Amino acid sequence: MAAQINPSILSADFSRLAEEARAVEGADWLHVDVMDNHFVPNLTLGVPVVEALSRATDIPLDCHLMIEDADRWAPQYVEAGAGSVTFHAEAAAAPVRTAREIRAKGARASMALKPATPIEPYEDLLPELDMLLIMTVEPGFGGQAFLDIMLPKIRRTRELISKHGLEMWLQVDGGVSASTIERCAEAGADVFVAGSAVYGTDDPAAAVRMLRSQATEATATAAWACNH
Ligand SMILES: O=C(CO)[C@H](O)[C@H](O)COP(=O)(O)O
Repeated sequence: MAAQINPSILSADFSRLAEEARAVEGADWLHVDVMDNHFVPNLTLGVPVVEALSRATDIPLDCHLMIEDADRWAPQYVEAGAGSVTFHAEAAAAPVRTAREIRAKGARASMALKPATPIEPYEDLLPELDMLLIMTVEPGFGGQAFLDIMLPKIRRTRELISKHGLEMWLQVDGGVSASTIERCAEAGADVFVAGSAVYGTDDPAAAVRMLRSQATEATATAAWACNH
């Protein structure tokens, strides 16, 4: 499968969100950063904006909830039109129940880990998930530098996915650009969130195509993909 590129609207012009969604035609998913100013020190958007975005674009919505009380809110984002809902392990009291509710409502269930949260305690939960998101910056803001100290965690997570024979996706988010995407792909990521590397360019759709081709090429020679 070709690498998937999910532009993050955190780096888009919020006064023209519908147009900005259309500007990345060809993207696999539109990554929607929901922040509540409690789980992270930033405030973005909520359910009504996700409902409006789902009417404005045919690109499926990949909602990343950087909010407290994720168990309560996650199902509401499926109802709002998200095709994939990611909650944070650090914000979910009942991650298995929440993942099952997301799936039961018809969306892909995903869980995110902040940089200091290890994957190992969550190994037994992986079959409950369609995607695992490894944050490669501290969540809260776009435009931060990629944390390459996360590469070993990406590798270990890919090994766990292979060990359990799972088809789940492995997403990375934060500082993903032309100069970091290949390292992420080689380590085992197959879904890439990119904010400034897409919306910070004159041609966001071309940036998506370029990043996808770089990541797909790096994956083709990666040991994890060759042994798959
Ligand atoms: O979740 C996020 C921040 O918490 C954003 O999706 C992420 O930072 C994207 O921006 P960039 O690609 O510019 O780093």
